[in-house]
Amino acid sequence: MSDILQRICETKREEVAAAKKRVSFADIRRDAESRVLTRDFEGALRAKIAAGQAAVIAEIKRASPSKGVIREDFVPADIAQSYAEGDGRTSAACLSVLTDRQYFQGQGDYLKQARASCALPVLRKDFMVDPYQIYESRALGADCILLIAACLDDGLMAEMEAIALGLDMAVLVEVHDGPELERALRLKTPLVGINNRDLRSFEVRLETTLELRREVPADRLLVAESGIATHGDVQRLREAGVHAFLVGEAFMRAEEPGQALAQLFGG
Ligand SMILES: O=P(O)(O)OC[C@@H](O)[C@@H](O)c1c[nH]c2ccccc12
Repeated sequence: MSDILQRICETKREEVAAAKKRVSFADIRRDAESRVLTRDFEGALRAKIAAGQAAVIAEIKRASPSKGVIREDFVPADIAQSYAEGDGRTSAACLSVLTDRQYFQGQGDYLKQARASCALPVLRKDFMVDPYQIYESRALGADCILLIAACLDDGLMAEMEAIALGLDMAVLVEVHDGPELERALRLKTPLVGINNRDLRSFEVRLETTLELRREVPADRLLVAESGIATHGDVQRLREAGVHAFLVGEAFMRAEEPGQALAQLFGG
């Protein structure tokens, strides 16, 4: 595991230990299990693809460890609405909301605010290291969770997936290389994200997706993640048969994030 990822996961384990003292495991589980319907995350992606459009998971993030603050004017509800509307023709399929405080200046409330202001399914973007967080995600209203293969061993990854699926949430499993992909393909979830960003160097290479995609079976839904910013990037990926994208920074730097989405993926 890379140094930064190791540091993030250690911080996360401390945070979870503290959270468990505020709200017990039994209580968070009861809260999660009392929630009503989730929104269909996978279905929203597939519907866009079936219509011949790009399936865009549009991210809401204020800051990142490599870039610092990305967006000053940060109102999650407004950004969510902007993504949901696009330019009227081209809009997001789903949202991704950063909830990590320490490294991304996120919080759980941002997810609640974003989800309440539109009808899109929402991914909770955070570092999952403990089953407690899966229940917590459902209690926050998440429709999908992220499992980063590099943070988890096989046993814990499968256990957390089972809890998420049991709570009617979708699971996006994230990989960055061949061995991680092989492990991810042993899970049940069809949603496989390939992160173009190397968490050791923060270097972004679209080739990561272009190379690894050949090893993703046709029954999985591949999501290209990170560093997608230009028409050329989108074109290269679409020509290679990639139809789902997770984009953050390129939209966060635009005054109107939804317009930036429509410009990057529309037409
Ligand atoms: O802002 P970008 O380069 O468009 O990337 C978005 C998303 O892929 C990135 O935020 C991300 C991918 N995997 C993560 C895991 C944790 C936190 C953040 C991420």
